Amino acid sequence: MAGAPVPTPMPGDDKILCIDDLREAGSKKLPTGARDFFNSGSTDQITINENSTAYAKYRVRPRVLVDVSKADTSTTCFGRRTSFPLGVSPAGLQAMAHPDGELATARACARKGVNMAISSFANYPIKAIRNAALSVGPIEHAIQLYTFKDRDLELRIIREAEAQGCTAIFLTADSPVLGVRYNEWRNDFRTPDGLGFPIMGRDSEAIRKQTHDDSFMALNDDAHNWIRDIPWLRSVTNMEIWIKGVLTAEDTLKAIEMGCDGILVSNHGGRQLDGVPATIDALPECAEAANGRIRIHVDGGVRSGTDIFKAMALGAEYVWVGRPAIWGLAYNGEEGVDLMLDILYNEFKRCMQLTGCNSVKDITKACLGVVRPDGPLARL
Ligand SMILES: Cc1cc2nc3c(=O)[nH]c(=O)nc-3n(C[C@H](O)[C@H](O)[C@H](O)COP(=O)(O)O)c2cc1C
Ligand SMILES: O=C(O)C(=O)c1ccccc1
Repeated sequence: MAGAPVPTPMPGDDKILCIDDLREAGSKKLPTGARDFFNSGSTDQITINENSTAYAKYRVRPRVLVDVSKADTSTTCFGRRTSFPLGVSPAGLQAMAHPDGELATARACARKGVNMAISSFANYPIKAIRNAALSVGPIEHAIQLYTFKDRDLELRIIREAEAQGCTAIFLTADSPVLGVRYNEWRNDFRTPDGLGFPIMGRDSEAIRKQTHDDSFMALNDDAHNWIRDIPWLRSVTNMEIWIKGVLTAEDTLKAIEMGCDGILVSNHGGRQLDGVPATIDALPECAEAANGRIRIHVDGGVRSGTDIFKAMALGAEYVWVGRPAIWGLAYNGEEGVDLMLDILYNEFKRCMQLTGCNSVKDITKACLGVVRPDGPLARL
């Protein structure tokens, strides 16, 4: 991404200057069932809310009078240089936000030079998503997998992802069953007519007809485990293997022991078990346990460039966002996702410059402090 694009207001609409504006404008365009499905967390909404608010306890410690005229926001993810340390997390059903769904997200990510993960429950095939992105620019894709009962289905998805040039697997490990989602029950949420799940192949139509909960339970295997699943994945593919949904030092060590390539510290955007910690609060213990032996990414509640900066200072190499892309799609399709990425890029770059960081390597623990009641800022 050249220069720092200042987000421009879209014609005929309110000014969209930050992710909160985008959330509001995008959400307004959605019917209740879709809006609640996208925006809600599970049970009491504690974790989803804390994912964002937990960032506020950290303060940035800026270094002044540093020449930041050539600050470089770029970094590497899955072996490719990206414009800044941000990717779009796997989220299913993007065509419910905008008819172009994952195709629009893919084009926007490629245009803005960031990576993307494809949900197993995408509404477009892997090939179409890859091609849409590659028609715009270079990009790396991760394919997200659940632990399906049907190993042949899992393998078919893996083979297709390989054939289309995906680089990594995100194995979603936080979902042996679905979280308790009152919104879906209250609204009797169903996949809208006309939307399919082509990556899921012959299961697509059955999924569409059932509730989210029923189809998830029918497909997913709650007996999955480290010992059986990771060696199996390793034996069938050369793609990188990342565990999505790690929140503890113990599981970080397990991922290292099993030879995984990385972990994505995630609580599924607060949609699985409510009451688990905010990801920014789980990240330090994972980073400490890893001690540089495994790569660490994070998602959940990231809503500003300064949030990305804080996550990196606390030990993440790369940061992912889920709902901000959905809100961009709902607001204005591909252009809405472009706008979301522009906002976060611009804020992140300015945060680096205003703290005296010239490269992402300069973003360290020393850049943050934490506010304690009635005390001075505490160093980390
Ligand atoms: C509507 C929606 C659908 C999602 N679908 C999936 C999915 O299919 N697979 C998965 O691993 N995570 C899924 N997630 C979780 C995201 O990958 C990601 O962890 C989460 O959205 C990050 O939090 P954020 O939305 O606050 O950025 C979904 C999240 C949302 C909001
Ligand atoms: O709702 C989710 O969080 C999720 O993971 C999902 C799974 C299947 C289809 C759509 C979303």
